[in-house]
Amino acid sequence: MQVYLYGANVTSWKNDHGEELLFVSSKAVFKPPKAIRGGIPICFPQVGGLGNFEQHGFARTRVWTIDQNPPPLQESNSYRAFVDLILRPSEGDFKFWPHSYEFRLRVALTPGGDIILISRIRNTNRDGKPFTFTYAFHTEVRVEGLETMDYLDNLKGKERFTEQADALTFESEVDKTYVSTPNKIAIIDHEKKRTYVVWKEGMPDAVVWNPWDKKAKAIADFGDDEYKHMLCVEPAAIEDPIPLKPGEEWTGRMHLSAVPSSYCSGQLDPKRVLYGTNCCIYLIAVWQRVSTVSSIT
Ligand SMILES: O=P(O)(O)OC[C@H]1O[C@H](O)[C@H](O)[C@@H](O)[C@@H]1O
Repeated sequence: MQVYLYGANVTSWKNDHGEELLFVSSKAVFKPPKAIRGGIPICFPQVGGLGNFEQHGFARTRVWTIDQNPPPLQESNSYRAFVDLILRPSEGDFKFWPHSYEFRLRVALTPGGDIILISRIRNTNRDGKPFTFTYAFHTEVRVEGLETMDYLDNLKGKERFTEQADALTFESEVDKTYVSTPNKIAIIDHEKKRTYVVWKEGMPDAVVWNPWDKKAKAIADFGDDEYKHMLCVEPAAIEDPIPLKPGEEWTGRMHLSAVPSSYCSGQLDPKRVLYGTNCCIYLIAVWQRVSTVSSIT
């Protein structure tokens, strides 16, 4: 596993066979002002382009520091390998967002090779002011199991629809925010015969994005054909921004697991996939090479 201090982005995660499990564009730029195109970017304090911030907020374009002395977390028994990072506002940030906060991110690797990301965001304002924020993590795929979910179509002015298709397949650009989704999502990569299981807490929504061919060509740090190898599925808190009063802390958690799958279309038993693995997750955004996503209720 590799974590950049720039953006606190997990840019590499490999399985026992040394296969890379996260997507990073061949055109990714690993320095400001662009966020790293791929890995697990963190969208905070805003997801998307609305509001006062740059697209997806500033957390993904700041240099984080290692947190030597983080407050204890109750659940550290399931892993021993981890790093704690912290982001605090710099002087210049107050121009964009006049709030004090501490954003702690723990990136952990379990003995079985799963990733756990735990975000803790605390309001440290001394002037008594509350703030709200939205938050997300990214992933890539054909999607099944979200068919009855409501979503806001970001390509149609965030109009609300209910998913009707039997499964989400990608034949054109997609950019949807599914709202109030289950906390467990399985992503099946047919080609690689691999299933990713995401267990998220604290993030009720999920964004699904693939730029498809035209937009891919228009994105400078994205290869023309890379849309064929990725799908972005982002556990997120978007519809209802998270409110924090001074002294309050929000925790979001994502557990990401990759297991071999023998999935054939229509035969997915997500419960078996899920319970066959040992996972639980908190997340903002992950990018992966996958071909199916299934939400599990
Ligand atoms: O190019 P970026 O700022 O990294 O955003 C990439 C994509 O992220 C999300 O999935 C949004 O829903 C999309 O609207 C956006 O295009």
